[in-house]
Amino acid sequence: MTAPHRTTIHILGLGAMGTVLAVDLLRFTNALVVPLFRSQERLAQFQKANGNKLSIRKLYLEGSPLLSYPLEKSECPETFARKPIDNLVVTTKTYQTKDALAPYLPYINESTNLILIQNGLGVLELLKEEIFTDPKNRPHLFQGVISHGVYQDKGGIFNHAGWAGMKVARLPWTDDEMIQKISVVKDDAANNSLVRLLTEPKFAKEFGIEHSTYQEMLSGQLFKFLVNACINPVTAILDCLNGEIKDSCGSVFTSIIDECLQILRVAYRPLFEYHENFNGNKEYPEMDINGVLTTENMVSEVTRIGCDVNAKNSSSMRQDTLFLRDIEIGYINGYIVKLASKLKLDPSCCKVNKTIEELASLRLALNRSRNTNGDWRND
Ligand SMILES: NC(=O)C1=CN([C@@H]2O[C@H](COP(=O)(O)OP(=O)(O)OC[C@H]3O[C@@H](n4cnc5c(N)ncnc54)[C@H](OP(=O)(O)O)[C@@H]3O)[C@@H](O)[C@H]2O)C=CC1
Ligand SMILES: CC(C)(CO)C(=O)C(=O)O
Repeated sequence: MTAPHRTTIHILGLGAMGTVLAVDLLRFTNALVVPLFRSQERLAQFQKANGNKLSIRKLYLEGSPLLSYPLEKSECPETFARKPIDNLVVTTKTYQTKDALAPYLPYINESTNLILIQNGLGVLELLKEEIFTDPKNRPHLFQGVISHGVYQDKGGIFNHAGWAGMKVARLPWTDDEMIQKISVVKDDAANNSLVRLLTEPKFAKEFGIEHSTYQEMLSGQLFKFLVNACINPVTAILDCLNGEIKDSCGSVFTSIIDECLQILRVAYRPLFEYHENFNGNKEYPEMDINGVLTTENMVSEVTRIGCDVNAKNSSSMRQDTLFLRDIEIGYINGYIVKLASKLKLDPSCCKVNKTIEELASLRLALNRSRNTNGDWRND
């Protein structure tokens, strides 16, 4: 009798998102989950601090239990088995993607499934233009748009503060594959090992997986982008938890969202014109982009998801400014500024996002300066 097939899934970026995903894969599937650390030193630190266990506190469950699961294997570039990678999850910060992938590029080929689980936009362009430049040797690419909220506390524990699911879709390598038929989803659900793992019923239910066409995921990605363009920099700049600004954020969120939508409508035109071209065609899903991605609806949705569902969360950008790490602003509000320039739009059309980008960078610079020079307010 042959042993049942076991899917191996490597996780590059065992931070908040890598941990929340890995713990549920360990809880609800039989996959071999292998984190990839940046160095032997980081791997040893992890093993010393955690005894090879992966833990997360589920704040949204009764009694906030700390769930711990053993890892069978962890690797880093020095220990890596030098065999092709079947399934790779990238859960580093967006700006860390290129460096993190570099040691593993020889093991990523046209059979590898690579899923980006990151906020923001712009990494797809980076992969196309700077990393997988040879069209004949490109992995199958997927995106996970994740709305779970997780933060690491001062004791190093990851806290899963908000449960909100993850949308998954195959990413197109070229612009003419932007609108996918429903058959692409069915084919991946039946034949692609990564999609089959992520859509295993128990895991999919517990983690909140929705597998869809690219255009449906993109609509969710733009939705999530607007959540991040408001919540992340504003909570970082003000240094607050998400829920604290619930009753006073409407005006600034309106300015950010309105400006983002005007630019996204130009950059993602086929998506915003989907209704006229594809609705009613049975080979494609029905979508109501222009009913969802409006300023009014999005201000209300961003406030609901950011400040209600994730009320107790400290956004990932605020966490980065507190721990003095670089911030993802260039892939969020800064992406809007870059798009405006790429599309040769009048620079004044992105001035709100440019100012937000500058203020968030200033917050990080201030925290770094206080860490070095002391806090002048205490003098
Ligand atoms: N936290 C949240 O609530 C949410 C976050 N997101 C998004 O998910 C993505 C990941 O965020 P998050 O999990 O919070 O980030 P974290 O900073 O918690 O995790 C990033 C991880 O990547 C690791 N890493 C960085 N560089 C390398 C490298 N060269 N090789 C191996 N590992 C590396 C870091 O390890 P090291 O410690 O060694 O630097 C760290 O463990 C971001 O795009 C974020 O915006 C999306 C939804 C919610
Ligand atoms: C869901 C949200 C808005 C939670 O804070 C997030 O995506 C983040 O912190 O990056």
